[in-house]
Amino acid sequence: MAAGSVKRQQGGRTVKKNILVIGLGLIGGSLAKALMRHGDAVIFGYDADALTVRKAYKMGIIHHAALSLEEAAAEADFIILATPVGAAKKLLQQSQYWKLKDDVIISDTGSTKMEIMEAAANLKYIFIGGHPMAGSHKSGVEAAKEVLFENAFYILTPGRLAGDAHIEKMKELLSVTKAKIQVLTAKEHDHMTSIVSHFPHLIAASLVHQLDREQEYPFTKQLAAGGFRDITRIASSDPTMWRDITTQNNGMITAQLKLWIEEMTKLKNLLEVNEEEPIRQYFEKAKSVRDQLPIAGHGAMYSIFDLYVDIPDVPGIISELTGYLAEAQISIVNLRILETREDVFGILVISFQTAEDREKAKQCITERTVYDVYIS
Ligand SMILES: NC(=O)C1=CN([C@@H]2O[C@H](COP(=O)(O)OP(=O)(O)OC[C@H]3O[C@@H](n4cnc5c(N)ncnc54)[C@H](O)[C@@H]3O)[C@@H](O)[C@H]2O)C=CC1
Ligand SMILES: O=C(O)C(=O)Cc1ccc(O)cc1
Repeated sequence: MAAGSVKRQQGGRTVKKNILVIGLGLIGGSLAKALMRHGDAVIFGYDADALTVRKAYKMGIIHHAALSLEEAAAEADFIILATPVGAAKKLLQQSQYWKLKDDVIISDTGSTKMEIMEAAANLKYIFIGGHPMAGSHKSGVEAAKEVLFENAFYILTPGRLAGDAHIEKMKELLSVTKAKIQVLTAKEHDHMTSIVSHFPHLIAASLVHQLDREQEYPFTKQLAAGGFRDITRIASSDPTMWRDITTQNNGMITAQLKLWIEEMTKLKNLLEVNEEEPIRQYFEKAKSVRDQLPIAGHGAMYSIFDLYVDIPDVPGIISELTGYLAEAQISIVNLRILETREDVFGILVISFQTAEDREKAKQCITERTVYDVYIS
């Protein structure tokens, strides 16, 4: 499985592009898997963790395991850094000393863009920052999914040397992900993601800390169901990844924290006065803004398509349903049970990457079971 030589164009034959993915976790692995669909790409994978590279090769996510980073980089037409953003910055600094093809395009998948673009600013190569706006709280190559980026936004932040033709090349490469490509400046990106992704992560983590502080009734944790679990799911994400995001986009996130403190002060005043109508209006406004957000698949940042199934509380029910879906070759992104009282039916929420998969699953479950199936 050593890095092999790659076919190049000879007398009008198809050019195979060498793509080097550095960091083969959830995002790098998913990207490599999707890029495998690209008929003209040969995927090389590298990871600081040798076991991860071996797994990626065995899983068929990459064509070749790059044993030497610099050698694989020297042969690459595209290099994609999919490591945590702290490591990506260091790799960009190191890459100044690598001998690369003159027309190589370097990109990344990091959740932050301003510091990454700064680290790439002095490179003599084309750099186009990237951020696929889809993922999960899981990490590692085992969680990689070919369809992870379908219908999600994929932000590109072109560097100083990147012209329209380079951006088009990058878009062409990424077209296999079926993501919606959007070009932004790094500042626009970091501002927007601080609001809809980075700061919400801190809120989720802080809610979990608040629960952990509860001493009086230890049973409280057992009651942490439905809403609490939904709102704090992302607190289960990789701490190193979020450390790096928080330190790199620190200014924007701190600005959001200040606004949050203002919002909480407003809320505190509202609660101290404790009048019914202003409190109702506070929830009314939030509901109206939330209900008008673009729906998944039509402009939302993360496209997850949920299907609800009313199931009885009997052993084996979940494996029965997932078995039907597996037989029909429908991929599931996530499964959870909306916790209800033990004596009533539960609601199984099955998440899919695409609306088509959800529709197929709805038909499959309706045909094969007597359970009620509905969307939202
Ligand atoms: N997890 C998510 O939902 C999303 C993450 N991102 C961004 O994508 C990047 C990767 O995230 P994940 O795939 O979730 O992380 P991950 O933890 O699943 O994978 C990261 C991989 O990078 C490897 N790595 C770390 N340092 C390295 C180095 N110096 N050289 C080579 N390999 C190295 C690790 O061994 C690991 O296999 C991060 O920058 C993150 O901010 C972007 C969108 C969504
Ligand atoms: O799991 C979720 O809902 C996420 O928010 C995943 C995620 C994490 C980091 C990103 O930069 C983009 C998406």
